[in-house]
Amino acid sequence: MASPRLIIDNLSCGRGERALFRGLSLILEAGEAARVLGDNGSGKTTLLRTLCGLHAPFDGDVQWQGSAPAAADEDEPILQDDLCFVGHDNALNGALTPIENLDVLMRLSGRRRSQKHIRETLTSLGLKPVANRACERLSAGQRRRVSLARLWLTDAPLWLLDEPASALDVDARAVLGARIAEHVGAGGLVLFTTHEPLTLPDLPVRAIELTAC
Ligand SMILES: Nc1ncnc2c1ncn2[C@@H]1O[C@H](COP(=O)(O)OP(=O)(O)OP(=O)(O)O)[C@@H](O)[C@H]1O
Repeated sequence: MASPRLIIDNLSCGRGERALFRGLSLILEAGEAARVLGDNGSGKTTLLRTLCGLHAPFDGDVQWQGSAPAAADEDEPILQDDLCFVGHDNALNGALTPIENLDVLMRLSGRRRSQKHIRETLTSLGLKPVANRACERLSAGQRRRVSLARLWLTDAPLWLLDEPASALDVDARAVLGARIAEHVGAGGLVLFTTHEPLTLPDLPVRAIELTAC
Protein backbone atom coordinates (compact mmCIF):
# COMPACT_ATOMS: atom_id res chain seq x y z
CA MET A 1 0.00 0.00 0.00
CA ALA A 2 1.25 3.52 -0.88
CA SER A 3 2.39 5.80 1.95
CA PRO A 4 -0.41 7.97 3.29
CA ARG A 5 -0.38 11.48 1.84
CA LEU A 6 -2.62 14.52 2.27
CA ILE A 7 -2.88 16.74 -0.80
CA ILE A 8 -4.39 20.22 -0.54
CA ASP A 9 -4.60 21.98 -3.88
CA ASN A 10 -5.45 25.67 -4.25
CA LEU A 11 -7.99 25.49 -1.44
CA SER A 12 -10.33 28.35 -0.56
CA CYS A 13 -12.53 28.08 2.53
CA GLY A 14 -15.03 30.20 4.38
CA ARG A 15 -18.08 30.31 6.58
CA GLY A 16 -21.53 31.13 5.27
CA GLU A 17 -21.05 33.22 2.16
CA ARG A 18 -17.79 34.74 3.39
CA ALA A 19 -14.45 33.49 2.10
CA LEU A 20 -11.68 33.45 4.74
CA PHE A 21 -8.58 32.36 2.84
CA ARG A 22 -7.67 31.37 -0.67
CA GLY A 23 -5.04 29.51 -2.60
CA LEU A 24 -3.77 27.12 0.09
CA SER A 25 -1.67 24.33 -1.37
CA LEU A 26 0.19 21.72 0.64
CA ILE A 27 1.36 18.15 0.30
CA LEU A 28 1.85 16.49 3.68
CA GLU A 29 3.72 13.24 3.48
CA ALA A 30 4.06 10.37 5.94
CA GLY A 31 6.37 11.40 8.77
CA GLU A 32 5.62 15.13 8.51
CA ALA A 33 4.05 17.65 10.88
CA ALA A 34 2.74 21.07 9.92
CA ARG A 35 1.46 23.92 12.04
CA VAL A 36 -1.25 26.18 10.66
CA LEU A 37 -0.54 29.80 11.54
CA GLY A 38 -2.97 32.68 11.57
CA ASP A 39 -4.60 35.29 13.76
CA ASN A 40 -7.85 34.72 15.64
CA GLY A 41 -10.61 34.33 13.10
CA SER A 42 -8.28 33.72 10.15
CA GLY A 43 -9.83 30.33 9.42
CA LYS A 44 -7.60 27.69 11.04
CA THR A 45 -10.52 25.81 12.59
CA THR A 46 -12.46 26.18 9.35
CA LEU A 47 -9.55 24.61 7.48
CA LEU A 48 -9.34 21.58 9.78
CA ARG A 49 -13.10 21.09 9.72
CA THR A 50 -13.10 21.33 5.94
CA LEU A 51 -10.37 18.69 5.75
CA CYS A 52 -12.61 16.39 7.82
CA GLY A 53 -15.46 16.90 5.42
CA LEU A 54 -17.50 18.92 7.93
CA HIS A 55 -17.63 21.87 5.52
CA ALA A 56 -17.45 21.93 1.75
CA PRO A 57 -14.51 23.96 0.40
CA PHE A 58 -15.38 27.10 -1.60
CA ASP A 59 -12.84 26.08 -4.19
CA GLY A 60 -9.90 23.76 -4.69
CA ASP A 61 -9.35 20.15 -3.92
CA VAL A 62 -8.43 17.93 -0.98
CA GLN A 63 -7.29 14.39 -1.37
CA TRP A 64 -6.54 11.96 1.41
CA GLN A 65 -5.68 8.39 0.64
CA GLY A 66 -6.63 9.16 -2.94
CA SER A 67 -10.17 10.41 -2.36
CA ALA A 68 -11.99 13.55 -1.26
CA PRO A 69 -13.38 13.60 2.32
CA ALA A 70 -16.99 12.53 2.75
CA ALA A 71 -19.38 15.48 2.38
CA ALA A 72 -21.07 16.68 5.56
CA ASP A 73 -24.56 15.98 4.32
CA GLU A 74 -24.01 12.38 3.26
CA ASP A 75 -25.41 9.54 5.30
CA GLU A 76 -21.98 7.97 5.63
CA PRO A 77 -19.99 8.66 8.80
CA ILE A 78 -18.23 12.00 8.43
CA LEU A 79 -15.05 10.93 10.14
CA GLN A 80 -13.05 8.57 8.03
CA ASP A 81 -11.47 5.57 9.63
CA ASP A 82 -7.97 6.68 8.90
CA LEU A 83 -7.98 10.15 10.39
CA CYS A 84 -8.31 11.39 13.97
CA PHE A 85 -9.78 14.88 14.45
CA VAL A 86 -9.48 16.50 17.87
CA GLY A 87 -11.47 19.69 17.58
CA HIS A 88 -11.31 22.88 19.60
CA ASP A 89 -14.26 21.58 21.59
CA ASN A 90 -13.64 18.35 23.42
CA ALA A 91 -16.63 16.43 22.00
CA LEU A 92 -17.35 14.95 25.43
CA ASN A 93 -20.80 14.22 26.84
CA GLY A 94 -20.80 15.83 30.29
CA ALA A 95 -23.09 13.18 31.76
CA LEU A 96 -20.74 10.35 30.78
CA THR A 97 -17.46 9.34 32.41
CA PRO A 98 -14.12 9.59 30.61
CA ILE A 99 -14.19 5.83 30.02
CA GLU A 100 -17.70 5.97 28.54
CA ASN A 101 -16.88 9.00 26.39
CA LEU A 102 -13.75 7.42 24.96
CA ASP A 103 -15.61 4.18 24.31
CA VAL A 104 -18.19 6.13 22.27
CA LEU A 105 -15.61 8.28 20.45
CA MET A 106 -13.54 5.26 19.47
CA ARG A 107 -16.61 3.42 18.19
CA LEU A 108 -17.63 6.49 16.16
CA SER A 109 -14.22 6.45 14.53
CA GLY A 110 -14.70 2.82 13.58
CA ARG A 111 -12.55 1.34 16.35
CA ARG A 112 -13.34 -0.55 19.51
CA ARG A 113 -11.05 -0.44 22.50
CA SER A 114 -11.46 -2.52 25.64
CA GLN A 115 -12.36 -0.83 28.92
CA LYS A 116 -9.03 -2.10 30.25
CA HIS A 117 -7.13 -0.40 27.41
CA ILE A 118 -9.03 2.86 27.91
CA ARG A 119 -8.56 2.73 31.67
CA GLU A 120 -4.81 2.14 31.31
CA THR A 121 -4.53 5.05 28.87
CA LEU A 122 -6.36 7.36 31.26
CA THR A 123 -4.09 6.22 34.09
CA SER A 124 -0.99 6.98 32.00
CA LEU A 125 -2.34 10.51 31.48
CA GLY A 126 -2.85 11.09 35.21
CA LEU A 127 -6.61 10.65 35.02
CA LYS A 128 -7.09 7.51 37.12
CA PRO A 129 -8.76 9.37 40.02
CA VAL A 130 -11.42 10.81 37.69
CA ALA A 131 -11.88 7.91 35.26
CA ASN A 132 -15.36 7.13 36.64
CA ARG A 133 -16.51 10.69 37.29
CA ALA A 134 -18.97 12.47 34.98
CA CYS A 135 -16.99 14.71 32.62
CA GLU A 136 -19.07 17.75 33.60
CA ARG A 137 -17.37 17.48 37.00
CA LEU A 138 -13.82 17.61 35.61
CA SER A 139 -11.57 20.64 35.28
CA ALA A 140 -10.96 22.17 31.85
CA GLY A 141 -7.48 20.65 31.65
CA GLN A 142 -8.77 17.23 32.74
CA ARG A 143 -11.44 17.34 30.05
CA ARG A 144 -8.85 18.28 27.44
CA ARG A 145 -6.68 15.35 28.54
CA VAL A 146 -9.65 13.00 28.21
CA SER A 147 -10.33 14.24 24.70
CA LEU A 148 -6.65 13.93 23.76
CA ALA A 149 -6.51 10.38 25.15
CA ARG A 150 -7.79 9.38 21.69
CA LEU A 151 -4.26 10.03 20.42
CA TRP A 152 -3.07 7.11 22.53
CA LEU A 153 -5.97 4.87 21.45
CA THR A 154 -6.19 5.50 17.71
CA ASP A 155 -4.15 3.90 14.98
CA ALA A 156 -5.22 6.50 12.38
CA PRO A 157 -2.22 7.83 10.42
CA LEU A 158 -3.54 11.41 9.96
CA TRP A 159 -4.16 13.60 12.99
CA LEU A 160 -5.92 16.97 12.67
CA LEU A 161 -5.53 18.79 15.97
CA ASP A 162 -7.20 22.11 16.71
CA GLU A 163 -5.57 23.88 19.65
CA PRO A 164 -4.68 20.55 21.29
CA ALA A 165 -2.69 22.24 24.07
CA SER A 166 -5.46 24.56 25.24
CA ALA A 167 -6.04 24.33 29.01
CA LEU A 168 -3.10 21.93 29.47
CA ASP A 169 -0.47 22.56 32.13
CA VAL A 170 3.25 22.51 31.33
CA ASP A 171 3.68 18.80 32.08
CA ALA A 172 0.66 17.78 30.00
CA ARG A 173 1.89 19.93 27.10
CA ALA A 174 5.22 18.11 27.22
CA VAL A 175 3.47 14.73 27.19
CA LEU A 176 1.35 15.82 24.23
CA GLY A 177 4.38 17.14 22.34
CA ALA A 178 6.22 13.86 22.89
CA ARG A 179 3.20 11.87 21.69
CA ILE A 180 2.92 13.93 18.50
CA ALA A 181 6.64 13.55 17.84
CA GLU A 182 6.41 9.80 18.43
CA HIS A 183 3.52 9.50 15.99
CA VAL A 184 5.28 11.48 13.28
CA GLY A 185 8.51 9.56 13.92
CA ALA A 186 6.58 6.36 13.25
CA GLY A 187 5.37 7.66 9.87
CA GLY A 188 2.21 9.49 10.95
CA LEU A 189 1.04 12.87 9.65
CA VAL A 190 -0.07 15.73 11.88
CA LEU A 191 -1.63 19.06 10.98
CA PHE A 192 -2.25 21.24 14.00
CA THR A 193 -3.02 24.72 15.24
CA THR A 194 -1.81 26.15 18.50
CA HIS A 195 -1.61 29.51 20.22
CA GLU A 196 0.00 27.78 23.24
CA PRO A 197 3.69 26.92 23.41
CA LEU A 198 4.02 23.33 22.22
CA THR A 199 7.44 21.74 21.89
CA LEU A 200 7.79 18.77 19.58
CA PRO A 201 11.11 17.14 20.48
CA ASP A 202 13.54 16.62 17.57
CA LEU A 203 10.81 17.25 15.04
CA PRO A 204 10.96 19.76 12.20
CA VAL A 205 7.55 21.39 11.86
CA ARG A 206 6.46 23.04 8.63
CA ALA A 207 4.64 26.35 8.95
CA ILE A 208 1.46 26.90 6.93
CA GLU A 209 0.28 30.48 6.75
CA LEU A 210 -3.28 31.22 5.77
CA THR A 211 -3.63 34.08 3.31
CA ALA A 212 -6.62 36.20 4.22
CA CYS A 213 -9.03 37.19 1.46
N1 LIG B 1 -20.64 28.68 12.96
C1 LIG B 1 -20.18 29.76 12.32
N2 LIG B 1 -20.98 30.46 11.48
C2 LIG B 1 -20.54 31.53 10.83
N3 LIG B 1 -19.29 32.01 10.96
C3 LIG B 1 -18.46 31.38 11.77
C4 LIG B 1 -18.87 30.22 12.50
N4 LIG B 1 -17.81 29.79 13.23
C5 LIG B 1 -16.81 30.65 12.98
N5 LIG B 1 -17.20 31.60 12.12
C6 LIG B 1 -16.38 32.72 11.63
O1 LIG B 1 -15.39 32.21 10.75
C7 LIG B 1 -14.18 32.92 10.94
C8 LIG B 1 -13.04 31.93 11.11
O2 LIG B 1 -13.25 31.20 12.29
P1 LIG B 1 -12.24 30.05 12.71
O3 LIG B 1 -12.79 29.45 13.95
O4 LIG B 1 -12.00 29.17 11.55
O5 LIG B 1 -10.91 30.89 13.00
P2 LIG B 1 -9.57 30.47 13.74
O6 LIG B 1 -8.43 30.92 12.87
O7 LIG B 1 -9.60 29.04 14.11
O8 LIG B 1 -9.63 31.37 15.04
P3 LIG B 1 -9.01 31.21 16.53
O9 LIG B 1 -7.51 31.45 16.41
O10 LIG B 1 -9.70 32.29 17.27
O11 LIG B 1 -9.35 29.84 17.02
C9 LIG B 1 -14.38 33.88 12.09
O12 LIG B 1 -14.54 35.18 11.61
C10 LIG B 1 -15.65 33.39 12.75
O13 LIG B 1 -16.38 34.47 13.28
